[in-house]
Amino acid sequence: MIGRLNHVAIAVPDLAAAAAQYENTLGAQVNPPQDEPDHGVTVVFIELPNTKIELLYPLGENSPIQGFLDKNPSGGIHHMCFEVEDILAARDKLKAEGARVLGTGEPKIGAHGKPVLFLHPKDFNGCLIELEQV
Ligand SMILES: CC[C@H](C(=O)O)C(=O)SCCNC(=O)CCNC(=O)[C@H](O)C(C)(C)COP(=O)(O)OP(=O)(O)OC[C@H]1O[C@@H](n2cnc3c(N)ncnc32)[C@H](O)[C@@H]1OP(=O)(O)O
Ligand SMILES: [Co+2]
Repeated sequence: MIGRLNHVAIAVPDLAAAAAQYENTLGAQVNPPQDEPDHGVTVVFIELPNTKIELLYPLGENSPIQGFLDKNPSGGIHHMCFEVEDILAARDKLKAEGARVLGTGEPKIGAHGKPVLFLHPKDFNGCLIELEQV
């Protein structure tokens, strides 16, 4: 069911500093920040040859990553995103097997303009998983 690793997301306390570090210190191709108000984050995507890094910074009062940053003030790996061909079929299979799908259970449009869903970290060995339909 899950396919390619689309991105690994890192929540950061300083988005500009983290982006500059990937661009200047690590020599990566860094895209400009994009606000995602529907998700409560500002993101910066870093293109790698085999996947992407998604830098995350809270946007607005109710960001879902604020709690994570409060607990991890230096930042940390926040989630992994896997690609799926049919996000509704994936969701229904996962729910049937007892996994918790976060939010309303209906996909939202993510940063790449594709439907995304999130699975509770406690059901996947402490790893927050995002699914993106490609
Ligand atoms: C523009 C979209 C973009 C894209 O790629 O397209 C994105 O990726 S948007 C990314 C931001 N959106 C989300 O993360 C949505 C899904 N996340 C959530 O709903 C919450 O973050 C949630 C429910 C995972 C955690 O919320 P919160 O931290 O407020 O709840 P708790 O403090 O009760 O945490 C419960 C429990 O889980 C542990 N936790 C929290 N976040 C993570 C994490 N990222 N990875 C692993 N574990 C996590 C937290 O420590 C608590 O554990 P406990 O042992 O009970 O302390
Ligand atoms: Co993501």
